[in-house]
Amino acid sequence: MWPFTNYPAHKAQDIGQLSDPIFDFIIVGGGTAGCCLASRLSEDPNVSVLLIERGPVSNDWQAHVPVLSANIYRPGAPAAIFPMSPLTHANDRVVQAVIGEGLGGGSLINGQIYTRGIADYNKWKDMGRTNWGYDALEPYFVKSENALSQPPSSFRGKDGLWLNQTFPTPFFETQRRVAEAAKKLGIPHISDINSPHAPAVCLATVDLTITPSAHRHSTFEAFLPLKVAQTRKNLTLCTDTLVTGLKFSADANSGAESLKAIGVYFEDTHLNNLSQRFCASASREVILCAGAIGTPQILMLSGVGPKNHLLDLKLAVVKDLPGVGSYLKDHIGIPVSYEVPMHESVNCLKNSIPRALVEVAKYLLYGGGLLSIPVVPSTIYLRSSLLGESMEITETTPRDVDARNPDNIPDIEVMYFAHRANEGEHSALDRVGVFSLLTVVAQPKSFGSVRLASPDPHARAQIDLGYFSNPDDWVVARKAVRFALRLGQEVRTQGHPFKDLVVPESDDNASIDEFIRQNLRTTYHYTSTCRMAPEDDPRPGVVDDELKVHGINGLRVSDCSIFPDILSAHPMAGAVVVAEKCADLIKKAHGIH
Ligand SMILES: Cc1cc2nc3c(=O)[nH]c(=O)nc-3n(C[C@H](O)[C@H](O)[C@H](O)COP(=O)(O)OP(=O)(O)OC[C@H]3O[C@@H](n4cnc5c(N)ncnc54)[C@H](O)[C@@H]3O)c2cc1C
Repeated sequence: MWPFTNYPAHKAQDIGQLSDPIFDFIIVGGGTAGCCLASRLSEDPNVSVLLIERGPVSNDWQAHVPVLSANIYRPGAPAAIFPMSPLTHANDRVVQAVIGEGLGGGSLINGQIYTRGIADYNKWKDMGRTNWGYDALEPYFVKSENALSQPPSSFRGKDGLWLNQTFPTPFFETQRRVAEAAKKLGIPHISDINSPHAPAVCLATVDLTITPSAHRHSTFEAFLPLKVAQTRKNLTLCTDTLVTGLKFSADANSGAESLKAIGVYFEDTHLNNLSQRFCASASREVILCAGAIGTPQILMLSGVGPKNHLLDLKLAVVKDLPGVGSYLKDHIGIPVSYEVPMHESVNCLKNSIPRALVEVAKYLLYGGGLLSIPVVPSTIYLRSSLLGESMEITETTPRDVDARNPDNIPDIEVMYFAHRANEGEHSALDRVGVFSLLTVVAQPKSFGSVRLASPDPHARAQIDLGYFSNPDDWVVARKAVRFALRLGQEVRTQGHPFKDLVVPESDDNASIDEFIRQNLRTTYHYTSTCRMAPEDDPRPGVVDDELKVHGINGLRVSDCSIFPDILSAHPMAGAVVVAEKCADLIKKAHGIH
């Protein structure tokens, strides 16, 4: 499909001006999960599917080059970047939300890390979510992927549409040194981080959604390639189109029993003109795949959400669902950075024109070199309770590291990569060689919320990440930072140049806490804002175990918002598995093949 092809996507007016725009299914949000779901539902030519996406078809040459497409600040990047609420437990700092907007959603701009999480789903099962344990989901992981680097096995797919591969040979000597240091601290190296048989504490070069020719493989390219878009007459794709609300068959006074979603209202994303607001009908179901920020926003705009919040905004309450937008989770990221020689850092691309030209040539000639490298090639997972005083892993038994056991879910991740890891478009750190260890609180107890800033559907939602609203997270965060510092110390002990750049002033708790407050950042892993849980759960749920919205017929949610709790893993693979499973649930319910 690349480059310069005419991808057949319609605009809002094309659909809105049809005499009777009616489809069997309407999918709202063509992101990571939405592209997969649209592809699966439209496999049956007798089923008509409309997919509406707020962003564009983003298909320029940079969108395909791993290191460039992950630059969310490049001109034309399909990304929305906007400020979130001040973090009350972190000096009222304002950090920016980043969301992928375009066909492919987050998978267009993300770090391409494909991690499943194993015990996380067993935790969901223990929470009472029937058929959502790892064993029930494994077939969907296998179905969706083609794991190019992994040997054939019952748990890795070889025939799926979505490609991933791993890059086991380090691009930089520093990577190799950090891996050595981790081994010294008791972290075993493994070859497949997505194996259910791998230990829960480990270091691995991660699988990345990259093709053999070193192109990003977003879910847009995997599930809705040009051929599918051109040949499936039953699939209508509509981009640059904002869904502004849901249409129900009964109004707020008709009683919840008869409430059914029967369509969506939409308009051109770039207009805000009521006379250009259209409606399309769904004869079977509407499925929300607008992500952990977009999905609760659409529900609340439609009168489905916490009653008092809706009334404050003078919105008619269609269904009081207090869980909508209420339990936002995100991994808390805390970067630690070191100065390394320039040639050991991706920053050499920005600081040396000859080197940049050489790397462009390598990429064009054989798909290699720095442009082909993943943002994060390797990662470490561990559990804070296994760290001793000296920040080394204490002796473990096989039971302690059984990856299937929910008691063993890692609560710390340390990603390492050859550039800075703190936020922002420009930084003095870009002018020197930088290597970073991005420490992550992988099982935060803190949660925040997504609320409407205004009843205007074009306005960005108000996002409160709620970091450290649960003080237990400080204990894990401190250990994560101390572990990273110990790694750094170990690398220096090996005689490798590794100069402190972004590190705490000293090792006491007060210094580390202040360092965390000043440097913490989002990892963009927003989940759990429309949790799959009963309506009367202590943390009230929004959808049932078949992803149907409580109390509303004909409406499901299928994206990261339904996660009952955040995974310790990166969420993109989980989003696709939710979509794969949702497609099966829908096909079964409607007798579709
Ligand atoms: C910079 C960045 C790096 C990341 N790195 C990784 C990584 O390496 N590995 C990983 O696993 N995860 C990563 N993530 C997270 C991951 O990409 C997301 O968790 C995942 O893509 C979310 O999938 P989703 O389907 O739930 O939502 P999305 O992919 O966000 O899709 C939602 C879609 O809905 C559309 N939408 C929203 N509102 C509306 C509306 N009103 N009308 C119409 N359309 C609408 C949006 O435009 C979007 O395309 C990263 C995210 C970012 C932003």
